[in-house]
This record gives sequence, structure tokens and C-alpha cells, in this order.
Amino acid sequence: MENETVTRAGTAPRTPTADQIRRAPKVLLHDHLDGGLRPQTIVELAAACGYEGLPTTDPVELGEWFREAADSGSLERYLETFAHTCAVMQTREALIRVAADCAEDLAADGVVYAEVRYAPEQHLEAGLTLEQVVEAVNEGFREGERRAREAGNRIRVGALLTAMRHAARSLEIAELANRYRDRGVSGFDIAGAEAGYPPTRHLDAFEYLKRENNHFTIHAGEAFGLPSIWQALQWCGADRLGHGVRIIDDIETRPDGSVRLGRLAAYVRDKRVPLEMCPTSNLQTAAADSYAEHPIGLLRRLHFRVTVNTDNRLMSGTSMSREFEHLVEAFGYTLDDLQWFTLNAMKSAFLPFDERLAMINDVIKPGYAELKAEWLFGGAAS
Ligand SMILES: O=c1[nH]cnc2c1ncn2[C@@H]1O[C@H](CO)[C@@H](O)[C@H]1O
Ligand SMILES: [Zn+2]
Repeated sequence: MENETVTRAGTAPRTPTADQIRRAPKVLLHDHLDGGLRPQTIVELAAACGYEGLPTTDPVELGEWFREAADSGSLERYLETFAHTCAVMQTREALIRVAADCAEDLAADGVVYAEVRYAPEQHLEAGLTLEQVVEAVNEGFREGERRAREAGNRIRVGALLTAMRHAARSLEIAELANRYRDRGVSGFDIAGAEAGYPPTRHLDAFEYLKRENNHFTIHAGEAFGLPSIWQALQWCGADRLGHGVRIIDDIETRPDGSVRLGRLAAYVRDKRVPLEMCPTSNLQTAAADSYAEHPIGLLRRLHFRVTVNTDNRLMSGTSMSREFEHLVEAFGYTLDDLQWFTLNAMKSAFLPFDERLAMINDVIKPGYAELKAEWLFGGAAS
């Protein structure tokens, strides 16, 4: 990518620098708590709880191991790596620590608002109840927000409770999410292997949440195609789609470059259905072949409501800034594009409207305006 600098005519540098990307206010809607642990924390928690299944206890090697093992070309194999992170997240102390690290790491990366998801049913092995799991994670997020403030960073983190799609606890988890809706839990999700486990298996959970006027997103259109997206929207009533990359299968690009949307793709765009896209994760599970060929490029051009996310920072060796960097490199995005993704995400957050508006007007727009003005003063532009 050509790195344009300020011209004599005085236009802003086009390519955001890595430092600008890190300082830009970012919003993250799709991040798994059990997919974002620091390798060092895993090693220490494993020692504390006597878990001996780790492939290595060297933190650097462990980080590499996760990235390589997840780089498998299949969602099912990618998901196997979570056995190790869940194994060390079984006590109140461990959950608090992991959640606090998470909020702190996101804030240090410039994320100002995040919804972080996890499946409470996967943290019951040492005797915690579902409620104790939720309360421990909430406590950790509050602790991480506090630590971030002390370090001069600002972040708000909400939890999304995930039910595993191969299991049968979704209604119970939906009820749990509803009970904690004013206490740190912003919504609900289903995750896990997609093929063979359509979202309609969990209709009772979604119908319950709709009756309660609550919010949910569904992992759909990642490892399985359009029927999964169609069910998630038209049978289940999802507010957002986790990934949703396969919506590209309903978009035809003709030889003359013109584009035709099928009925489902048109619905997704017309209704402004938020797509929680996770480029690096998609490369690892073979849902896309390269950053440059990732459907996000076309979907952004067609003005779908695209958002950019990390999915699993540990398994994908990524961060919000890194996802943005990859896209800047692949598509030549500017700070205006990054702001557009960020506003899309904030508009799509499971947060009350007045708070979303304040985040947009008082945090995000001023943050980007500040970065965009830097070239005037000979500052960070390089
Ligand atoms: O990209 C994904 N697609 C589907 N399921 C996922 C993905 N990433 C993580 N999980 C699953 O969600 C659980 C709760 O956080 C994780 O344990 C993992 O099994
Ligand atoms: Zn995910």
C-alpha cells in the first residue's frame, strides 16, 4: 500500500498510521472472553488449579500454539482449542482475573465500548452456579474498567451470555441473561459448531427474549451458508448476525461490475442488520481466503451495516487495531472508513439509545476529528 504524505495542496495523509489506529476510539461487539486470555494468565491459572493439559507452559510458545492450532481451516477444529482456556476458567478468582485482563487489554488498545461474550454453562466444572459465574465475570469487568481508568484509558464493557448450540440449555441461559439485564449483561448469543445445529433448535430461547423485549445476536453464516442466516433472521428474529459472511452467496457480481442482491441480501441491507465481521477468524476457519478477498470489502462498498471485530484475540493473535490495520492494508481504508465502521458498531450496540448517541457524539466523532486534524500541526502524520 502506497503511504501518501501531506501534499503541497494540504490534504490529510491518507493512510492511517498504526499509532493513529491504536489511538482511534474503537467499538467491539464480537469478542469471546474465553478466546482472549493472555498466554501468561493461562499458564498461571493452570498452575493454580492443577490443570496439566496445556501443550506447553512457556507463554510465548503457548500463544503460538493457539494461533497455529486455530489456523486449521475448519470451525470444528478451531473450537477444540477452547478446551484449554475453559479448563482454567472454573473458579471465581480465575473468572474475575480473566475478565479484568480483558477489559484492561481492550482499553489499552483504544476500545471505548465492548460487548464481550462467554458461555456460562462452560464454567461450572468446579461447582460454581450460573449466577456465580455471571457475577464473577461482571466483577472482573468492573475491576478492569477501574484499572483502565487509572492508566488513563476509558472503556465500558457489557457481557453477552452465550448458549452453546449443540447443547440444550439455551432457554435457561436466555432467562439468566434476562435476570441480569440491568446488572452488566447486555444480551444473548448462540455459538459453537454451526453445521448440523441450526438456530431454530433454540427457538424457545429466542421467543422468550423477544417477549421480554431483550436483545440477541446469533452466530450465523460462518461455517454454513444462507439457510443459517435466513433462519437466524426470519425464524429467530436476531438483532445482529455473528459473522454473516456467507451473505455474499446471495450477491451476484456481473461481468460488467454491476451487482445484484438476492432477496435475503436485500433484506439484510434494507433493514440495516448489523454484521459482526471478524476477518482474521474467518481466514483461520476458511470462511474467507485472504484479507483482500474477504467479503467485507464488497459489503462495505454496498453499504451493508458492517462492523469489524476480533472474535478471539488469543486464537487469532489479533486485536481491534490489528483487524483495522489488515483492512487498511488490503483496501486502503482511511480514518473516515474506520470511523464509519465504528459508528456502525456503536449504532448496533445493545446499549440504550441515549447512551449510544452520547458515545457517538461525545467520544467517537471527537476522537476521529482529533486524529484527522493532526496533520495540520505536523504531529503524528508519518
Ligand atoms: O467464531 C466462532 N464461531 C462459533 N463459535 C465460536 C466462535 N468463537 C468462539 N466460539 C465458541 O463460543 C464459546 C463461548 O465463548 C467458545 O467456548 C467457543 O466454543
Ligand atoms: Zn464468535
